[in-house]
Amino acid sequence: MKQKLLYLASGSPRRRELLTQIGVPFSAISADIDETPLLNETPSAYVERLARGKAEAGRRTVVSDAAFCVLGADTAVVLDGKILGKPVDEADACAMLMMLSGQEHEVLTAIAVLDGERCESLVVRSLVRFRSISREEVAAYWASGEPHDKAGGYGIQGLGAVFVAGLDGSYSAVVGLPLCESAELLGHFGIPCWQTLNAR
Ligand SMILES: Cc1cn([C@H]2C[C@H](O)[C@@H](COP(=O)(O)OP(=O)(O)OP(=O)(O)O)O2)c(=O)[nH]c1=O
Repeated sequence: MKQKLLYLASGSPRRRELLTQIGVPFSAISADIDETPLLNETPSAYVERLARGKAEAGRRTVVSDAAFCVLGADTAVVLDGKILGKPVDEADACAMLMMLSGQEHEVLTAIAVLDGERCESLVVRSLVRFRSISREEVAAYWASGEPHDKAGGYGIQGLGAVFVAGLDGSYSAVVGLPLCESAELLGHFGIPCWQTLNAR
């Protein structure tokens, strides 16, 4: 049987790398949506709505006669129930990182997979503990360019790792795509990662 095509609705280079890591063939498509939280929306409902919205936005751009699925994802850093998005400027990044300093925060990553008939989604919650960070370190970190496009203003997969004293949860989810859960959800849609591994 011919395998369904998979589209990753994401502009994130991290998500592309992570999906490549588990050997699933896919094409990346854009998924630009409005990321403004709704009034009284919980962080978990927010990331799940965005992941589904990205998958749906992606699907609208696909022109194909073959069967296909679309995968969308969204990651938010949450401290004391407050969503920290991507920093808009240096002051914003510094404020976020100083808030995270010496604290434990949540990283919520939602994934959504849809085909022509249904959409399935889930949220993965991880806890990340930061050591205390000085203002000088935050300034130097901003100057590295790494915080700019990342939720919470840091990347655990990059220089930001030096702030991470502990992680309880899914490393790949913090980077942007929970691989264990993504493989499972894709399997529900007839896209088995194991088949690719067996063929190696
Ligand atoms: C916390 C954390 C986030 N991030 C990144 C993952 C996401 O790319 C980004 C969160 O923003 P998102 O809005 O989830 O994703 P995005 O805008 O980068 O990509 P797209 O919507 O097109 O899929 O932060 C890291 O790379 N490392 C980390 O440690």
